[in-house]
Amino acid sequence: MSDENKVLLRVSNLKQYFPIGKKKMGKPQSFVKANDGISLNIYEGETFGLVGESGCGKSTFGRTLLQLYRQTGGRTVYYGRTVEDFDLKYVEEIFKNLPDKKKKCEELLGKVKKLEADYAKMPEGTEEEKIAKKVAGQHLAEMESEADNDLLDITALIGGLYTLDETALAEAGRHYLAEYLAMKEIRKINAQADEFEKNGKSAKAGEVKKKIPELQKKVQAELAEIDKIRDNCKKDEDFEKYEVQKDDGINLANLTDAEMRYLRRDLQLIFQDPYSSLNPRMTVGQIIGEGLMAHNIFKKGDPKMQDYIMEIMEKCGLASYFIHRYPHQFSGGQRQRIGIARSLAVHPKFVVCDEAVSALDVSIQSQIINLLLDLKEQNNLTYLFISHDLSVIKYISDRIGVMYLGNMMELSDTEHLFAHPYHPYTEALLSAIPTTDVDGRKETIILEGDIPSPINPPKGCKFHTRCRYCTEICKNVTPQFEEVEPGHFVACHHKLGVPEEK
Ligand SMILES: Nc1ncnc2c1ncn2[C@@H]1O[C@H](COP(=O)(O)OP(=O)(O)OP(=O)(O)O)[C@@H](O)[C@H]1O
Repeated sequence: MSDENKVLLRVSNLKQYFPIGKKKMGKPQSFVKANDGISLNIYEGETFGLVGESGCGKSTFGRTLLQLYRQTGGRTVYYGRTVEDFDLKYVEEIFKNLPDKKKKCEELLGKVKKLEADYAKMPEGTEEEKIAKKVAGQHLAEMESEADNDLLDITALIGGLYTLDETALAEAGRHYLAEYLAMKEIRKINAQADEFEKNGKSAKAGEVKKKIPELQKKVQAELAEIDKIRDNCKKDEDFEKYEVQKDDGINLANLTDAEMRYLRRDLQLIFQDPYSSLNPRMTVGQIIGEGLMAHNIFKKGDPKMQDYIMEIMEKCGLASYFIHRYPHQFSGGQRQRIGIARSLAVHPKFVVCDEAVSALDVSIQSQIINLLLDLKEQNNLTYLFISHDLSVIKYISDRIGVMYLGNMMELSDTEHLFAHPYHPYTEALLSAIPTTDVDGRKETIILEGDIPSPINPPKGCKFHTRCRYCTEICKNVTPQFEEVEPGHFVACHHKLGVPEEK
């Protein structure tokens, strides 16, 4: 996937820490670090495969992206809609408190700068000093990334205006807020008018819409003021640096539960176990209809809903006359089709398929995979496909991410990952795929020991306790997730087949 492809989700430094154990002085004692700083882009129209052993954090990542678990840290920016399409509380908050927000951000960045200076002075003569410096560098990078996240939330909205002084920034904030509130009013009126139209009250709809032109004028006037301010501060040498960060994506991590519920229509999940996720007391029609009503696609009792449900069922390979049957009357494969129909009925843009075929027989697996691929083509979908089964992942994915103990170890397009794995963990996973090719058979690499606990993960590279290439640096320093070839990322000190720096 090249950069020309449109990014649908930009994930930076995503963390999901689950608190466990008794609280001490009001703070949880320890955390399961299920996702520990994951950064990646998911491009529109691709199938991104996520693979790794059980417990490495794949499901957590899928659910956190969808904010079914609210993320502990980092940003998840969604580009399927824009900040202008919605009333978003976090956007309003930033506009209301621009000078304050900038001040906090600058304080944090100041601390990072100071640490940077200390870091630069650290000696690195001996082997121990080198390692100590690398560890300090990591702490610094961590803080930098936190500070950048806060900064990006602001500059994504106001770009180069970030360079303004306190008074001017407060002034700009007032214009932004006024524009935002006028837009909010317009969206409210449009929603009311739609409701009237739906109920056949066109005259009433026309009546409420009369207020819109006045509000649009207000929006234009406020935007003109903002443009004037922007023109004035273009001379600032840092203007461009922040202006390029302007971005209309929505940071899902900042949304309220209600806002997220609204966006849920775009961002769906297909579960691992189709049986437990289907309510046994509801018919297929009711199961699919529930989501349609929850997202206001149909009103209860709308006669058109049944036709629509039957159409979706047929598309998902279920005879439409099954509409009144209950989940227990279906086979495993058919139940998975119901789960798929339920998710796709609301026209999502992005679907997380979490072990969607793992519970099925191999012959049924391929039918369901092919159904998912057909539906993706027809509906312009993007998938995050989670599986511990590399042969399934290889078949379905355009790109693959390999996870280990909460971190991304390697990421590349599918062909390249299989042709040239750089990470010893990927190498071991690939070597364990069953093959019928007797002559070309490679040695299976047995990973010694169990996966360490994510509560107390190993220092340095998390894989070092099971890695056959492990050296001293691996035990102390977390390797950076680096791009070794265009689009091929890996986090390892001893990348396979790459000559090492001395
Ligand atoms: N709600 C939770 N509270 C506490 N710990 C959790 C929670 N959910 C997951 N975990 C822990 O987080 C880690 C990652 O779990 P996750 O289910 O994401 O892994 P996985 O790779 O999807 O594994 P599997 O394939 O077995 O589902 C595990 O150690 C798990 O025990």
